[in-house]
Amino acid sequence: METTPQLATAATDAPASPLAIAASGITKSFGDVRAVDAVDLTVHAGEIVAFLGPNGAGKTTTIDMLLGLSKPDSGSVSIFGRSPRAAIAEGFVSAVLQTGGLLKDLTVRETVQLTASLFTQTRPVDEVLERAGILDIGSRMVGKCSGGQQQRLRFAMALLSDPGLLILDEPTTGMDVTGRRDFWNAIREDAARGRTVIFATHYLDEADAYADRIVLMRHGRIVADGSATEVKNLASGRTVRAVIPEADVAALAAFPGVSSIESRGSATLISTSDSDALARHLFTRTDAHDVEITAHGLEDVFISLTSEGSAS
Ligand SMILES: Nc1ncnc2c1ncn2[C@@H]1O[C@H](COP(=O)(O)OP(=O)(O)OP(=O)(O)O)[C@@H](O)[C@H]1O
Repeated sequence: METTPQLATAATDAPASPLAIAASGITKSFGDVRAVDAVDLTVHAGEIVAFLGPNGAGKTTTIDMLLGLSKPDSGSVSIFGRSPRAAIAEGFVSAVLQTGGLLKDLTVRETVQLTASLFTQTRPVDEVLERAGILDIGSRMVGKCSGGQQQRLRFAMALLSDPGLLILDEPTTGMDVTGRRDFWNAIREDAARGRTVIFATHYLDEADAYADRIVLMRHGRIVADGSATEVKNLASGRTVRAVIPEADVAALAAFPGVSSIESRGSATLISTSDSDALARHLFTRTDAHDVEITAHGLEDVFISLTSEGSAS
């Protein structure tokens, strides 16, 4: 077996190479709960994809099926043109899960060496430590590592087979801000070489900052799929914030494009699909000052597409 067939294929032959993930109509139920409902998902080699969604949306169940840890009730999954199990057996896929698997009394380097000894062929230990950003703490005992360093250690172990696809399920839960940033910087730098990365997260800012593409799930279905900008654009309109002395709330509510008005201290927040017209009105017809216009963010989309009142 060659040392790096997976990544080389993914990085250099993207148009001709098979899709990293091709899932078609995958469905999984637990009793009466349909955890994943006819999901179609196509991921090209080299993409970094975030799975977002509230608790119970079906992210982990989907990931388990991609990893071959559970079988869909119906539908099919193919990873680099193979079944998930075959893809894992051949070293095409690695996972970084949230917990487990680390011995506290080994050093960081010993842990990676031990894992490497289980494979017939791997990338060099120093190389994966370096890519995970933990080469400098190779002699530290695992029990003395922070949560973020332990996650980077799991990342290093996952890199040993040089997988074309890396799957991470909520990898930064419980980490502090610096730990999360260091972890994602290591992932992004590594992914720049062409590795495909899929991660589930609850952190909207992580999806926004580190993913090329966001897949938003709700009740087992995909409700949005696109770049962060495309997904954010689903929450159309902007918020105009202004201090408006003696504001005529009824007149503002009737203004074309305005969908809601809210008071916040001395300021008024107005959601509108035509912020230019509203700002012009405020400046020319009222004594409004401190006017700010902001685009809706990922959080607005998340709430509008995943809250209970929204359409499935
Ligand atoms: N082994 C199981 N047995 C019974 N129900 C399950 C099982 N696994 C998942 N479920 C149910 O399937 C649905 C989807 O769960 P899943 O863990 O995939 O969601 P999630 O998006 O990963 O949620 P979270 O963000 O909380 O991790 C939930 O209603 C959950 O209770």
